[in-house]
Amino acid sequence: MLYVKAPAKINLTLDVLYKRPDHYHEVEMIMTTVDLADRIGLESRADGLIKIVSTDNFVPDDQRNFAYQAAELLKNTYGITEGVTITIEKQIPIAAGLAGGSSDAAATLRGLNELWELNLTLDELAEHGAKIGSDVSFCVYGGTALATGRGEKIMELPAPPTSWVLLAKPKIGVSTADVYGGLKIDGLEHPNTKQMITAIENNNYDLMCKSLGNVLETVTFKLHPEVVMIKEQMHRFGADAVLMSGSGPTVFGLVENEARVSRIYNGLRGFCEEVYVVRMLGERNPLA
Ligand SMILES: C[C@](O)(CO)[C@H](O)COP(=O)(O)OP(=O)(O)OC[C@H]1O[C@@H](n2ccc(N)nc2=O)[C@H](O)[C@@H]1O
Ligand SMILES: Nc1ncnc2c1ncn2[C@@H]1O[C@H](COP(=O)(O)OP(=O)(O)OP(=O)(O)O)[C@@H](O)[C@H]1O
Repeated sequence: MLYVKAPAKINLTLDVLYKRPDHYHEVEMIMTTVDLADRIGLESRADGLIKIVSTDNFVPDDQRNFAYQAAELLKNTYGITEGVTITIEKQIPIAAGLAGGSSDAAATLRGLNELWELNLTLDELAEHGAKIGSDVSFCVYGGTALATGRGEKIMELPAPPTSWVLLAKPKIGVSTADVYGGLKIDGLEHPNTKQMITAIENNNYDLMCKSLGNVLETVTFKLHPEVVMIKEQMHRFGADAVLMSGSGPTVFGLVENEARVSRIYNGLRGFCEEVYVVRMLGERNPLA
């Protein structure tokens, strides 16, 4: 069995520029991976089938699974006759804004590249990833990047200033399509993406905190007021800066002072079941 890590991502910035004729939105966002990860196991099978086995009953076990789609894509493109059993040990909450499904697909692409000896580069795997979902290309590389286009054009950035990251996931799932669908672009307060890049390049923690921004908050906050409440609580308990990740509902807080992390964690656990303390990974994913 070949094991591959599939880390979650958070969006340090998420800006939408305009709606495109293909119904996607042109975005500009800075993403980074954190050390909350699913574990993907890949085992070759002689019958040519793709099978999904998961520890989580909410993970689809058929074509709807992004990891299945990744395996099918490589199998069809490169005429692979053998099959694969994909085991998904789920740690990343589902429909949370943390790109769990996208990262599973990306890890499957990286792992099958090894298992099926395809010798594809990360760039080639990322190109395949974009056919599965907008976040999959970024997840193939991991690390930190500026993503443009519909999210599939990736420009690598250095690791952000180190800090603790608290993730709090309210007990609701959010549909990314619904959130983009509800977005009113006129009058949006856009995050300063350039300033965030400067903060990262100069390892400036305070400027990174000041530059966080996500235009999708406007939509998700209206749909789910509990997300606003969690954001306020995280501020109140002492996080340096707080933002919703992706289309939500997960909220993350940046905390520089280690002594403060457990205080915020314990405070949040009082009214939110799913709270995680993680670090940004900084580094890009190994090929597999
Ligand atoms: C919110 C983010 O997670 C931020 O990283 C991404 O922008 C969404 O990435 P994703 O979940 O991989 O999205 P996809 O699976 O490609 O698309 C789901 C749906 O979201 C909407 N969508 C997605 C990406 C984009 N740039 N514009 C969109 O309008 C579309 O309605 C699309 O049908
Ligand atoms: N491997 C997978 N793990 C989890 N969900 C999956 C997977 N494959 C497909 N899905 C489907 O994808 C949907 C979105 O789940 P996912 O956890 O990827 O959302 P997300 O973290 O909000 O993604 P993003 O941040 O990329 O928008 C779920 O409703 C689920 O049915």
